[in-house]
Amino acid sequence: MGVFKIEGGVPLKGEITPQGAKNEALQILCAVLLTPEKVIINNIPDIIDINKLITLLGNLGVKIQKNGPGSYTFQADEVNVGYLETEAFKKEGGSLRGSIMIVGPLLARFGKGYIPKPGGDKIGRRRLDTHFEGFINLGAKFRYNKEDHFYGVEAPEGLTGAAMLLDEASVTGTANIVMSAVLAKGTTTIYNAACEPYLQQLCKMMNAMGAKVSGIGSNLLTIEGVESLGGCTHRILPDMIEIGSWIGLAAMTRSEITIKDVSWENLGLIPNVFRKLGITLEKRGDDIYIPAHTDGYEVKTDIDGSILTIADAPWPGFTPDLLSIVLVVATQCKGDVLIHQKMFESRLFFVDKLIDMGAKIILCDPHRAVVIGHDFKSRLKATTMSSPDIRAGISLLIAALSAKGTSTIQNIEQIDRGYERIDERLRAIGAKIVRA
Ligand SMILES: CC(=O)N[C@H]1[C@@H](OP(=O)(O)OP(=O)(O)OC[C@H]2O[C@@H](n3ccc(=O)[nH]c3=O)[C@H](O)[C@@H]2O)O[C@H](CO)[C@@H](O)[C@@H]1O
Ligand SMILES: C=C(OP(=O)(O)O)C(=O)O
Repeated sequence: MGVFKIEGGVPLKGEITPQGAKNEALQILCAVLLTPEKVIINNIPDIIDINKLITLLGNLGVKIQKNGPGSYTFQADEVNVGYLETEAFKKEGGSLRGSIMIVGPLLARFGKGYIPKPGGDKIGRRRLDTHFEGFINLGAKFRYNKEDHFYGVEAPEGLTGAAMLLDEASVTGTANIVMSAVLAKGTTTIYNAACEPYLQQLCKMMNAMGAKVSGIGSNLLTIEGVESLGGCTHRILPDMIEIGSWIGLAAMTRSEITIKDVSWENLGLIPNVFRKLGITLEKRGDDIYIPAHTDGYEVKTDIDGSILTIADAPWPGFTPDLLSIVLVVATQCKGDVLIHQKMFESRLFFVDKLIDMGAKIILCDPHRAVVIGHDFKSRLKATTMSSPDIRAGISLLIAALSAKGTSTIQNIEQIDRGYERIDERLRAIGAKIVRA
């Protein structure tokens, strides 16, 4: 397993361009299974999770052509559905979270979809009930093999549109159900649908392929089923979680950084949450300019003076994927912040490492942590740590870049899962980081 060695405390300077969004790319790549025609996708990030999904599509018989950096053409005209029942698939399909979203398109187009229990971060309970209840509502038969955790849905006669109210606004669950409903007979309505930009992009892409999805961006999607879909060209948005990570990095290392082409209109509450922490962000065209915070950053309390709380919520609420980053940034703010991670049970335990580095954090329970900011009066100390999940990993990396001395981060595969050539890109703005 690889490690990063980081010499912290060096201010960075320059421009950084965000990669394409991991979580959007996972949905979009699964959608290529909906048509036998060619689909061109641009701005695909070169990261472990995405490359694994592309390999899986290839093993399913999808023809794949690389057109250039981040650009691929896919053609699913000779899909080998039999691959789903092989031992190789049981291993491969379970190695990432996003693979669950091949089920909806396969079910819609070929009448069956199988998947082993998917991987992804171990950040608490990650149920799949919403996905399968959705398929059952559309007329699919469900089976689950408890011994090898293998899920299956079948609908040899095809799917029929239905009205449904999701038990929770699951991101991948909504994507999976919409991808199956676009080829169902009749109309489907999905209420309590997730509506992240990832999903908005997926629905726009499917409409470009000939689907009829309306209500995009809201929590009520209406889908009129069509007979078949055609090809299209789609461009993936910049990764809003990576953008948030760069904002956090700039503030903690007191660096002057410009984040290029961020697609401001798709960032939702993200800029505001960082502003509440006292971070200055300037909108320059479609870039974010962050000046060097040489005098630190001071948190804004609520109107009545109570402690600032930053909590996650389904979109358009604040994404849970940025809370670990907000938490690390809060360790150097002037003031106190309560971080409330409502969705996941095991995403805050990494604070132990920050406490070892000298941060003042009280973990109240698995969901809540109070952070008492140092206002740069005391710097974090370098240490050796292991990355437990993708976002804790980048948060520890940010902490190491701001700390005094040389830190080591182990298990960096977790970071590489979602951040493209992170060491190279950091070195380009002056960071002292090596991969060993
Ligand atoms: C590949 C991918 O796209 N992964 C993202 C996706 O995962 P994923 O689609 O797996 O996550 P879900 O949206 O299904 O749910 C995430 C967690 O939040 C809980 N939950 C969800 C909705 C809700 O209204 N209330 C609630 O408590 C669920 O029970 C679960 O524990 O969405 C998560 C939530 O934004 C992100 O952290 C993941 O990065
Ligand atoms: C939790 C995440 O990813 P996954 O759902 O793939 O585990 C994430 O991107 O923060």
